[in-house]
Amino acid sequence: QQKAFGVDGVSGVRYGTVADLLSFVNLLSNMQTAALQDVPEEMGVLLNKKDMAVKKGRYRINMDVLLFPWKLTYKNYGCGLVPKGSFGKVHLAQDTSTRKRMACKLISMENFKAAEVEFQARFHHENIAQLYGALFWDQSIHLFMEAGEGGSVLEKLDSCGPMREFEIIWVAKQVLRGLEYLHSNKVIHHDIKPSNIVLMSDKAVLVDFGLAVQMTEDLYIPRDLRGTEMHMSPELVLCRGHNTKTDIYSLGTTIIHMQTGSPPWVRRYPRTAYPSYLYIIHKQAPPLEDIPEDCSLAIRSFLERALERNPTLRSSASELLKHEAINPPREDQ
Ligand SMILES: Nc1nnc(-c2c[nH]c3ncc(-c4c[nH]c5ccccc45)cc23)o1
Repeated sequence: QQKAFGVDGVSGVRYGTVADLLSFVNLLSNMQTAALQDVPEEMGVLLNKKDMAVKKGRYRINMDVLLFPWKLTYKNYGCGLVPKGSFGKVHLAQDTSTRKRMACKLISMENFKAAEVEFQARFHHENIAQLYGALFWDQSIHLFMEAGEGGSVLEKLDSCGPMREFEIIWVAKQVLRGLEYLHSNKVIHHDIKPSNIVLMSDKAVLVDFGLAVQMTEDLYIPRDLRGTEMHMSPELVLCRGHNTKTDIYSLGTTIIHMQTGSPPWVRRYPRTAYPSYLYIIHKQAPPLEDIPEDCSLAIRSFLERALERNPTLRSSASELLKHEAINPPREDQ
């Protein structure tokens, strides 16, 4: 194997460009599992020279970089938390030379899709978790990324309950900026929800591009149902083709989740009685009834625009960034 990898110039870990990283992950995803058995040492391409110290072509897991469960300040998980993404566990990682703290997502080869890396490698925005590098070791892909050490919005909701309106506005604004950027590149994230929004001291970023697609036409005809049921739009559930507006609907349901601590529908249709919500989402009007009474008129109007049933009439990320709810007049003005 070593020779085979050496022939393809993939042996060891090296710094490279986005193009090098993409060819590495494509080579990897095309390799037979057999060829990836007892690989003698880590292989990979790192983009982040500044924070990741490769030594003599090595970047050894638990030597040059340590992996830990996350320790959250506001929640004592006891042995630490290892949250699950759509296709992998996410650890805190720390480079032993530079001390840089990162997120490291471990994805098994059968769950690995080169497309997930492609989106995070090719698209750069402050509200999208930056990809620092990809490495193959011990039968898993290790994706090193920008770390949201404040945890995800879901952990915050589970620990601290419903969020206050100014916090919700702050998160919604960051998510809208990330979506405006993705949608301007015709990329649909497909899984906007509280667990895929992670918090840092000064911003919130979108994570988990495992379900993302880039549209080649104005309509994306799905082969499968992508996303998380509670946050799916009616047009996505119908499976007759959808576009980037589906992410806007999911932001709407995510805001209801942040306001109440629960996703829409579940309080009126308990999970015990409803194994699936697809029919409800298809048949019922958008879940405006799940908006709490004490919701401000501005946020309510924002949600009516984001949850509009007809995707053509539904507001875009750019339009919602101009909405008064996201730009509240400062009290002292
Ligand atoms: N599915 C997925 N794909 N990429 C990521 C990801 C990139 N950077 C990150 N930073 C933090 C967290 C995170 C999630 N829950 C947490 C709870 C406590 C602490 C941190 C977290 C996740 C990520 O997640």
